[in-house]
Amino acid sequence: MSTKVLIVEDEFVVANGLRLVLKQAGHTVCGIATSAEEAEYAAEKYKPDIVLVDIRLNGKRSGIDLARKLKATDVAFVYLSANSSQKVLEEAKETQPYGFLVKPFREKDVLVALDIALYRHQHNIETKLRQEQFLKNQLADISVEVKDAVQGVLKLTRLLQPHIPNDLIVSGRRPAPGEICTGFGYIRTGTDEYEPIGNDELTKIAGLTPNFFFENENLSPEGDAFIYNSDSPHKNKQPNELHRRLFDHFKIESNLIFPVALNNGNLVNYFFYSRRRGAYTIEHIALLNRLKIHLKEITERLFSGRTMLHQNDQYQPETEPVTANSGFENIIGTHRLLLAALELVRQVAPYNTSVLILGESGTGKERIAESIHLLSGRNKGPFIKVNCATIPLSLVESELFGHEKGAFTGATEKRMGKFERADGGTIFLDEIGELSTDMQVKLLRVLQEKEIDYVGGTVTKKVDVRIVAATNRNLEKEIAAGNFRLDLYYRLNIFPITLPPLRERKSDIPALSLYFANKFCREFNKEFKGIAESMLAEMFAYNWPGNIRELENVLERAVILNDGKSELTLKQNLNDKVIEATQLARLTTYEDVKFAQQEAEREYIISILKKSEGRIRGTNGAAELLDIKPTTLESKMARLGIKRDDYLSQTGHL
Ligand SMILES: Nc1ncnc2c1ncn2[C@@H]1O[C@H](COP(=O)(O)OP(=O)(O)OP(=O)(O)O)[C@@H](O)[C@H]1O
Repeated sequence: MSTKVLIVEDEFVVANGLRLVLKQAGHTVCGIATSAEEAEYAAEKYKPDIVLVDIRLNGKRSGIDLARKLKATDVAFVYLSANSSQKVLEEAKETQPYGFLVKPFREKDVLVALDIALYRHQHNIETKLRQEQFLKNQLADISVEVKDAVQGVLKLTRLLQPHIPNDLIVSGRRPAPGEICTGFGYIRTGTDEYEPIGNDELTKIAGLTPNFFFENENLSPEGDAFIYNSDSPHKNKQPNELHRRLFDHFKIESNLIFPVALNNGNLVNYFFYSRRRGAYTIEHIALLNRLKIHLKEITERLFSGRTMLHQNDQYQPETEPVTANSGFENIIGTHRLLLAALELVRQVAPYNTSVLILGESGTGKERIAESIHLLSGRNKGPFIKVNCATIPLSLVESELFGHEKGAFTGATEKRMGKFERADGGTIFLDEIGELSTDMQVKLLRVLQEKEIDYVGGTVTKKVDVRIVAATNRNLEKEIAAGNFRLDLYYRLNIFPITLPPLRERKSDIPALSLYFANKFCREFNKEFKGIAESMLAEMFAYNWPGNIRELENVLERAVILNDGKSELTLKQNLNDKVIEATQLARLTTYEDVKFAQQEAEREYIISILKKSEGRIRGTNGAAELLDIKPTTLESKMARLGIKRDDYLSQTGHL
């Protein structure tokens, strides 16, 4: 399909090179702009399908400024960059581009990036439409079922959170002259946890006198929706006194105000506050405008007539706890990058859409996959995990799809594959980047046809399985290198969720450390006396290449080597984690021995896997040699972090 491309690049040679590559591939270059201003004009005039934007541009405005504009009008863009600094790249990433092309470009990379960007953009639009419809249906449900404003605003808050992220939401009816202003809302205290905050608390927090609301009629602005960002103060509209104080108290950086006019002439304002700079954009206002009919219906019910909140209304705890069963119970952390990923999980979970979880090793991809399953309508069905890196290549097909008796040597009986086991539930394909290209073709067929073929069989079986895949590889690079199929990538990458590495969410280190410390103290039956400041400080300074799994291991060691009478301290140098022989010699308690055993067990299993040439199942497979069930061996391997690479390099021919 020919695509209309706008190139925004001030170096003529680069721009012309791109133009030739694109033309040869059958695309139409609708213009070459050399500044942000020219690009805006050309985008408006030619309506390109995609814009290739150089990050550094001639003129006052950079490519990133232009990208923000393109994003607000839903135009797909890919960055072109040379040697940009980390800071610039971080800033560029915030605009959520559909791709990055680093100069000098290879022709193949340009075309693959373009293809992927267009596909993602199209899917984004479809997903957004579906989500919006879903949201409208849920809002309609609230307006029918909700009985009082306190409960109603909580439901509304939860529903809107994925779409208009906020740390504090306040709703308030604009008072008539001389009337009191009633405001109340919810402050977010966890992933899906909120605490109510009423008029009294709001005044107390803001350090205001109770009469403040009487004396200041103009607390709730009248008129249009309005965005305030701390880094781009609006010249005409400054936040009023109450807002300024709330900003200070809650460390708020952005605020969005959305008014809803009621039939009786009253005006109710919804105030969204975020601790993130520039959290709100005109896209949020556009969404609220599209939802306005539904919001008005709910607001009519909540803020007029009998359900209206009065000055003396007290917050009555809900009969259902405020912390709902969120599906994220075992996910620790409140960093905004993690919360953003969890919001995506919540959005996609109800659909059958395939999800691709991206992130470095140990960032929690498996946990996220479990949450998707738990939050979906399939949660009564099975959740089957497959680690594509630990299954010997020769057995991948039968592991996934099953085999008939006698299909190959060692197939002594018919065996069901993981896909069939996952029927009615979810299959989690971890390390999908490790699948051979042959297997990728077979997986594609399951995705497209929803049916499987047993190895050695003739009958095709229908399966109803949702696929969640994960990888720590850069699949786009793998595609360009010919290792991963573009069509499979398209199918899997319908809804990508990227998990941040621990070094980018260090504020979660204390909470995670406490969680693991408590867990291991319980497990080893030791008393928990806290974590030493020095240990926390070192953990903050460290880069965490192994992410949360590595943090978990560090805490396990600290607990094992702790006497149960003092604070946990680091028992290793984080930059050199190999335990010295002298340290091992000091392991004298039962737990110390257990720890040493674990290390030994890992080594032993790896040696057996080498002996079985990587085979887990069947005659002379590692499970048989160890005299344990293959599934037990697989879970041991996962627990001990044994990957195919650990025994592959030695056996050579696997
Ligand atoms: N947010 C979290 N809160 C608590 N524990 C977590 C969190 N994220 C991950 N963990 C724990 O960290 C360890 C690693 O997580 P997980 O196995 O899900 O990572 P992964 O990204 O799938 O790793 P790999 O790429 O190596 O398969 C697990 O023990 C998991 O329970």
